[in-house]
Amino acid sequence: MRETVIHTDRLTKRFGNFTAVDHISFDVGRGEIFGFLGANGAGKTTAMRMLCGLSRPTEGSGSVAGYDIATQPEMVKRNIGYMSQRFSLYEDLKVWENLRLFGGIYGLGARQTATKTDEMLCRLGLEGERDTLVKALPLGWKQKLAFSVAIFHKPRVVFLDEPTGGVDPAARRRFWELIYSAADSGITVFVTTHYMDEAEYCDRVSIMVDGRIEALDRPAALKRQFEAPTMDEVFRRLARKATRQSD
Ligand SMILES: Nc1ncnc2c1ncn2[C@@H]1O[C@H](COP(=O)(O)OP(=O)(O)OP(=O)(O)O)[C@@H](O)[C@H]1O
Repeated sequence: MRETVIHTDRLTKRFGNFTAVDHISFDVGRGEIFGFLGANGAGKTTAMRMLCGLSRPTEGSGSVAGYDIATQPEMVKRNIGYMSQRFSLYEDLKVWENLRLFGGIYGLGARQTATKTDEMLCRLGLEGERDTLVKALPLGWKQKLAFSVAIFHKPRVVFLDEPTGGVDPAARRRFWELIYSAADSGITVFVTTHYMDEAEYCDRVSIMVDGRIEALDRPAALKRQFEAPTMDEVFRRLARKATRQSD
């Protein structure tokens, strides 16, 4: 049995008398790739914010990397990486300036940041783009760079909020090579996505409907359980039950 890195027990968030996340319980192991799916408004972002130590649970409990999300949020933040469409790289800085900035934020020294920058650009095939402004890079390259920055400090867990929005399946596939290699190195990957090809790539997938987890298993097991040929069909059958409107 692998070490548990994310644990939740009836984790709940209410805004007034509206329950955005409703008693969710699950465990994620070290090096596991865990897909966190749900229709718009299902409660994924709210749950992820609690797991990142950014929002206090109303009820229930959770731990990430061994730290309590309600009482030790600063320790949680120190042991995770985070990437989303909205927050990733500074567009008006050059590639190397972004890496220097994030190295500093993560507490790496100047020399270590310089060495890791060289290694990373080489691994991504971006050596020639060191002095390029991030805004001039193609979206797929930006996403790969943002992911590499999110794991720059070797966190125990990386949270990815729709990391590949707007790119084609081939670019998504290339992005996922980086996810696999991070997971192989022992980093736990917690990823939300609306792309069902990505759901197929996860070790396990949970599907949220109206704040609750309605299904959680390996993609192959979910397809058997719902007698559906694809994850797309599994998702549609569950999402059909949703009563909540998206924003
Ligand atoms: N601060 C808040 N105050 C009140 N309601 C909120 C707040 N944050 C989120 N909600 C509501 O909680 C529900 C869940 O929202 P959340 O953003 O977690 O969903 P999601 O699954 O991440 O959706 P999406 O895929 O669209 O990002 C929505 O109905 C949303 O309007």
